[in-house]
Amino acid sequence: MTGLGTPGSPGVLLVLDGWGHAPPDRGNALALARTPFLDSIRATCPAGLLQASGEAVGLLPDTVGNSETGHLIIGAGRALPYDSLLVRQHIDSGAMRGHPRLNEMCAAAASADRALHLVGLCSDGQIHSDLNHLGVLLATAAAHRVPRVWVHAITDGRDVADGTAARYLAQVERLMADAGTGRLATVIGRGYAMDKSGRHDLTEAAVLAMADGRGLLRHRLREAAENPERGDEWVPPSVLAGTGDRPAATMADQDAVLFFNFRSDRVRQLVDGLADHLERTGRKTWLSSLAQYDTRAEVEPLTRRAGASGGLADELERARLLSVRIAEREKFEHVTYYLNGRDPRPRATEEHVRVVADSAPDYRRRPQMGLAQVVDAVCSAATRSDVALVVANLANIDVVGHTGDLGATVRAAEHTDAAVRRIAAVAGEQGRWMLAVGDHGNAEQMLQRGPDGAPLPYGGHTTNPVPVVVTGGAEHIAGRAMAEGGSLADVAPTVLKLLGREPGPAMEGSPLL
Ligand SMILES: O=C(O)[C@@H](CO)OP(=O)(O)O
Ligand SMILES: [Mn+2]
Ligand SMILES: [Mn+2]
Repeated sequence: MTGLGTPGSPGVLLVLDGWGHAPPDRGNALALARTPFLDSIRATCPAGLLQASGEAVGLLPDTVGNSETGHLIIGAGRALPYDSLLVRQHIDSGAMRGHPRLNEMCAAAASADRALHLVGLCSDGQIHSDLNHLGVLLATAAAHRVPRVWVHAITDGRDVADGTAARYLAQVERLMADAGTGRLATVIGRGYAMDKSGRHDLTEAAVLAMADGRGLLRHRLREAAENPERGDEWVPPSVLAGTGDRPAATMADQDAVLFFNFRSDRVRQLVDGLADHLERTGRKTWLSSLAQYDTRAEVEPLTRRAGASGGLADELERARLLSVRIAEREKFEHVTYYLNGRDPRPRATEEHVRVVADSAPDYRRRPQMGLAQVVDAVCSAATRSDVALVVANLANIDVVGHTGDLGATVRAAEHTDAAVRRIAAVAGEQGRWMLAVGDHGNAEQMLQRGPDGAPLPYGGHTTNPVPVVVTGGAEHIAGRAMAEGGSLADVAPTVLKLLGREPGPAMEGSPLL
């Protein structure tokens, strides 16, 4: 890239996905792993812990962090109210119950004797959805006497402990009983309904179950979630049996469909797939969602997302500083789209490198994933004098952490330690500083107490703080202590300062050094 501004001092920003901090214990994969390099830099270089969950990053209090929020806030340099918080505020203020679009959909369904379909992840994991948001939707439908209200329940096992799906379905049934309306139409694992890896065959299976009732017919649908063979995440698409062994519910022309996940990335394939299928089969339906989606299909959101401009991407563009963004496919959107504040606009000051590991790995057997390719790409960008900032996400710790397999996650952490060592060495040779930070916790807590107090495997996120550490760069940094009590909102101001720039005017975080 020619004509770009010369950086104050170039650097590398590494997001170690799922890298949280907790005291050593038998469920802390990061403490059990041999990570001599990460241990040494955290002991000898400016280092600290940052808040990456709850209100500090724009989430509801005591809510675990997540990759979207983590990268949004790292990029924005300020806490932004996340979609889950905006939906909760809308419900608590009464605005959701009185929402014109929600009432219009319900009134239309009632007057035309049509059905309302409520589709979403049924747990209280608060990363993609919150089951408790269903209550106001059911109450509004009941108030309008919508003749048929169907709930298409997606089972979790990833944001919450596995083996809990039946418990959450019982909660759905209580919500429907309280509202006096609603019946379960389908029960489908999130592995099918919320795939985002391009496995359209999985999406299709979910679409056909929800739209056409094609799936495992069950007279008692909750059974589908009781001890599923492959866990809650992989409950096979199951549909409620009606009379004569036909499905009780299908989606008909003029029905209304409302998606209650507030996070877009894992419902995008489902929504677009369903919209295409309904259109192809001549069914015109109302499509709406609790929060704004990034879908191809026109889906009317009941709440709009907060703006996130003025972040790191805008400041780098303003200073004409080139950044190279690198990640495996699982986290590529995070170091580009989310870090840029959900702004898809291509920029001359950015190059994007999407690494696709050579096979669809069973992460437990390949805890290193495509790390070697990511490290190669980071090191090659770091040797370029026109690159002010290399930004990379090392996905292993989180992606393998989600398997709930402690041993595999220990190995993922050890691979990540070696990767960071190599990147820091090349950065040092090139006179670059390196800032490594987690985006939320995961691997530091791989066990969770079950209802009977016994430890259960847990692959979800945590509310723990995340480590941050800076190596190399100008002498004055090496000896500096890092400010205490920071959050992810302080990362962008710190990066800009290390690059020799002031924090952006829209940023509310402050440099940690
Ligand atoms: O996999 C996902 O979609 C979520 C967990 O549900 O994790 P992350 O926020 O790290 O993407
Ligand atoms: Mn993450
Ligand atoms: Mn995750």
